[in-house]
Amino acid sequence: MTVTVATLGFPRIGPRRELKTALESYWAGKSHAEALLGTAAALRARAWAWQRELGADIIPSNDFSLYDHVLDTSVMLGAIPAAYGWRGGPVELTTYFAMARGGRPTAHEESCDCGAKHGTEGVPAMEMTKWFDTNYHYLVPEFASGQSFTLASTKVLDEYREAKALGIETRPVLLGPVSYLLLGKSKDADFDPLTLLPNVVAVYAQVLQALAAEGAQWAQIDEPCLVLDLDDAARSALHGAYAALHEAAPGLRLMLTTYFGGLGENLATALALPVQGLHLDLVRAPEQLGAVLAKAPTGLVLSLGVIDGRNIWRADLAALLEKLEPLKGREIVLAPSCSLLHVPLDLTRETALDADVRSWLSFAAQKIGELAVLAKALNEGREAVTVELAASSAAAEARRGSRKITDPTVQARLLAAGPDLARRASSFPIRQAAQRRKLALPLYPTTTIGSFPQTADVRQVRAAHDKGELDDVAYEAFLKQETARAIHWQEEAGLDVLVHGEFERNDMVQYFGERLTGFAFTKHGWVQSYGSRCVRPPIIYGDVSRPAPMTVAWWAYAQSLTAKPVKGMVTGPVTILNWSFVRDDQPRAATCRQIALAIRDEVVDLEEAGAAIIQIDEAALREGLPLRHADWAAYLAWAVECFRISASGVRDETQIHTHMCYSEFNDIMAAIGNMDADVISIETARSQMELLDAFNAYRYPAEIGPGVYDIHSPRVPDVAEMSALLTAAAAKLPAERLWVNPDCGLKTRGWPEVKAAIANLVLAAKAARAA
Ligand SMILES: CN1c2c(nc(N)[nH]c2=O)NC[C@@H]1CNc1ccc(C(=O)N[C@@H](CCC(=O)N[C@@H](CCC(=O)N[C@@H](CCC(=O)O)C(=O)O)C(=O)O)C(=O)O)cc1
Ligand SMILES: N[C@@H](CCS)C(=O)O
Ligand SMILES: [Zn+2]
Repeated sequence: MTVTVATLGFPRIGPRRELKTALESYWAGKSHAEALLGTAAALRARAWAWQRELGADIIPSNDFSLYDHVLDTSVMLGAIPAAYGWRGGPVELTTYFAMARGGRPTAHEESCDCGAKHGTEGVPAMEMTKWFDTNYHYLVPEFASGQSFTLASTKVLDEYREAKALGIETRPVLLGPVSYLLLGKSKDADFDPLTLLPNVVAVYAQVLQALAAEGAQWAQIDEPCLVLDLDDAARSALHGAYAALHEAAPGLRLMLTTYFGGLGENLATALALPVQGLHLDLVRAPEQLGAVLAKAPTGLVLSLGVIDGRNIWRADLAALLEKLEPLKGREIVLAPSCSLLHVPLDLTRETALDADVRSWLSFAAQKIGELAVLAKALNEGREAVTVELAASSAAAEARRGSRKITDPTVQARLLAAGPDLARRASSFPIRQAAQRRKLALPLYPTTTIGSFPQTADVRQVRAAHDKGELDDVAYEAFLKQETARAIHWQEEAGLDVLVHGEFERNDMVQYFGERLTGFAFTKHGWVQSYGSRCVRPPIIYGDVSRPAPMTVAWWAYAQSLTAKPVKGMVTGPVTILNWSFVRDDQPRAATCRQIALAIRDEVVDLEEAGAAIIQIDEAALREGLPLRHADWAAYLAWAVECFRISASGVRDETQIHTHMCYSEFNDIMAAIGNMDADVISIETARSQMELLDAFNAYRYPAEIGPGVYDIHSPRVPDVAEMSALLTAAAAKLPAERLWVNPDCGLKTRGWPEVKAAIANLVLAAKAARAA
């Protein structure tokens, strides 16, 4: 039986972030929809052809999206909230982007005086949240009881036909109906989204029938919910949904795709579904293969996710073959563990990387190549790929033995570290008294979260510096000018605790990684975070240490310009870890402890330089939670310990802030309390301070800055709105423990909005003090 190679999804943004450029140009009214759609079609064509050239036999379609594939699924199902004014028929691009980004006037509308009421202007975007435990964000489907669904987009079919017209037979990808519903939310309390399943499945049935009629042999149907803790209702929903889909399109074979973990106790459910193929993530859960082989019905095609779709390490192909060769004779497909959306596109462009490190890596394109080698070895024997296998083994061997990955000093320091390293000298009440004496801040102190707008100007100057077109002196002078402006403006605005603005940072993780040993960086290794926004996650390949202070000079410069306290600003160890590609040759906790020590050194240096307040951002601590509850305690134990290591080197009177911008804290309140920060700023503006109930219920002792300005929207909240939020907060917590701040950093906003919103925020704080 021939072993084939499949991909489950390919990066969408393009080798030169062509999609980002096209989207942002269209949004700015600088180009028409045709140009955007043309770029999108060219990117799809390139991706299909490229995957084929690289050796993929089964190539996905409908994995592309102009913004987000969960949003595309909502659009396919006509699940478009009433606010967006859709009245049936094809969904316009303006409606689609209004759902994604909030309603804005189009270029035409901005300049027109026709007096017509413009559809979505001013309507907020749909909620966005993290896609499982990745740094990709999806738009949360919004449901109401009794909601109806209708086939509102032919995208799946269109893209299947588009590929076919280019001579490429694809396997269309759909997010499965049960995962789709479980990823959504309803404003109605106690609403169960699975009650909508029959209506949703009816639309899926239409889509599958249409694909079958068009000639599709297979469809890939993603049910990542199968790797979560599911209750009986969800399992029974899966049975019902797939029975109905099989009945509707019996001729179309379904590859049920699971990823980001193992099936665990959901295995029996998955194996009982009337599907013809099952994809397993054998990188995160290699142990499940034995059970699946033992229990899978004959004839079920197994798709084995053996190449890591979530990380960038080159595989040891000979070692993988040891495991795969015994499966010869069974119908198997080899695939990455999940969609390649989460890794950069192509390593060959990274010519500036250290040659050794580069030889240990594999990006999306190289991963398909690795799968092709494995398939060839299984189909034709190892001798057919001797050279490739030897190169893979040599790289694995070189990485294991490399002196670049070990630093005995770091390892010795960690071994010597006792429990005191993760403990502040005194308890919170003693620290709080010392900090109050030192800082003498007013009631309801005002501050911001750290970054100010990363304007096109700032990015272009940095790009010029990176390319060598601007020397260090000129670049530093520019950054100083921006910082000074920000400090003077904050003083005028009347903020109590200032920030330097983070103008020198390309990204809150990348900036630190670039200054730590054991990290490598790509030039083009962009990974989509949401919509047109991308990040270049650092690669942690070796032991981590901090050769020199990373932020002290910028803090000191900012503080030299004002008598008000300027917060020292660092990214926390868990966030650096969770937003990087992490070495896979030691436990993540061990790598995180090394980063924690490096950040601790920075925090101590900031204190020594005179910083009275230091913020350690842990935006990604919550999202790093394992997908299964059973694994939470172990993760939280080391994650909290690492934060505490980074924060505990300072004196009582030095105030440690932390910031977390995702609001689902209810189930990890104990861990948040154990972080033992003096002040925490959190996202709450959109949930009307509901979150504070969880802090109260847990008896959280320290100070809290519940965000009163939702920075994810360009809208400027007025004083009354922020005052109402503060009043709501003060009804839940004593005023002496409240801070007044936005939800998150202001890097994605423009200066006019920021200035107007912060002026209102200061007025709201003053009104609260007076009250
Ligand atoms: C808080 N968030 C973050 C996450 N992950 C991170 N690693 N960092 C985060 O801040 N995850 C959760 C959220 C996600 N939110 C965002 C928000 C905004 C962005 C974003 O704006 N990304 C930028 C790229 C940022 C960056 O690396 N900038 C560099 C390079 C800038 C650049 O593109 N330069 C151009 C040339 C300059 C020009 O002409 O404009 C080039 O290199 O070609 C920098 O500023 O130096 C984006 O553009 O997408 C991401 C996640
Ligand atoms: N200090 C960072 C935190 C973002 S989560 C910022 O302000 O952008
Ligand atoms: Zn934030």
